[in-house]
Amino acid sequence: MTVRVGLTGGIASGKSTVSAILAELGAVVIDADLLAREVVARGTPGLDAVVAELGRGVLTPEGDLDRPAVGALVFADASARKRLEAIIHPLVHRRSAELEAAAAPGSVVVHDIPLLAEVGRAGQFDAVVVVDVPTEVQVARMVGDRGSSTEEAQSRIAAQASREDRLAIATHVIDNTGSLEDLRRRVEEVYADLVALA
Ligand SMILES: CC(C)(COP(=O)(O)OP(=O)(O)OC[C@H]1O[C@@H](n2cnc3c(N)ncnc32)[C@H](O)[C@@H]1O)[C@@H](O)C(=O)NCCC(=O)NCCS
Ligand SMILES: Nc1ncnc2c1ncn2[C@@H]1O[C@H](COP(=O)(O)OP(=O)(O)OP(=O)(O)O)[C@@H](O)[C@H]1O
Repeated sequence: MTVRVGLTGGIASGKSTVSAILAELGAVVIDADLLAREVVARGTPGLDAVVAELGRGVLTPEGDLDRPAVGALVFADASARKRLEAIIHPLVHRRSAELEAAAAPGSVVVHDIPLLAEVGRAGQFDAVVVVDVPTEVQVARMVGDRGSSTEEAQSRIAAQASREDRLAIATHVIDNTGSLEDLRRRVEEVYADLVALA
């Protein structure tokens, strides 16, 4: 049986780092952020729909989605964010279902979904893994590792579910306040549990 796992966590909590370790251990990882880029790549119907909704101002001169400009717009305006999500989320959902259907039987399929708590889909998974850090650590990693401003970091965090809301859907919690070595050890433990669900 395929084991279906939802993986979530706040921005810069360490989801991609956890996904990379899980992939090394043998999981099939489906990354919603990556799919959310693919479905609005240049020339796609998804990008046409975003332009129809938010205007041509969301395009770079080359015709790509201007991600920094759209980020500045939607993390300051919840209604624009909902309209963007209403276009992108169904396209991501469809594509992730196709990728899951292509996974070998018996695989541990991990869906890395930043907004899993927000969209209320936790019940569809056999296990939900939440990568957990306090807000101060999220801000420090966004500012220190990615060059975001504190304001940008806080506006994205404010657009997401609370730490408590995410912990409420978890079957497995990965505390990522320690070192990368600590993280790897904990991910190995969790992966052993997930494999045992097969
Ligand atoms: C606004 C956009 C263009 C900004 O692009 P940018 O390259 O700066 O960020 P990226 O896509 O790499 O996302 C980084 C992180 O931002 C956070 N984030 C992204 N979208 C959202 C959202 N709608 N609400 C809350 N947080 C979000 C997530 O933690 C995500 O991991 C982009 O995030 C987007 O298209 N968002 C809407 C689609 C969406 O909801 N994606 C989330 C997963 S499906
Ligand atoms: N235990 C750790 N110690 C120090 N730095 C870490 C640790 N875990 C992750 N990081 C760093 O924190 C940053 C955020 O991690 P990562 O990209 O995995 O988070 P994410 O949850 O996938 O982010 P996003 O929500 O933007 O997709 C990265 O620069 C990563 O290298």
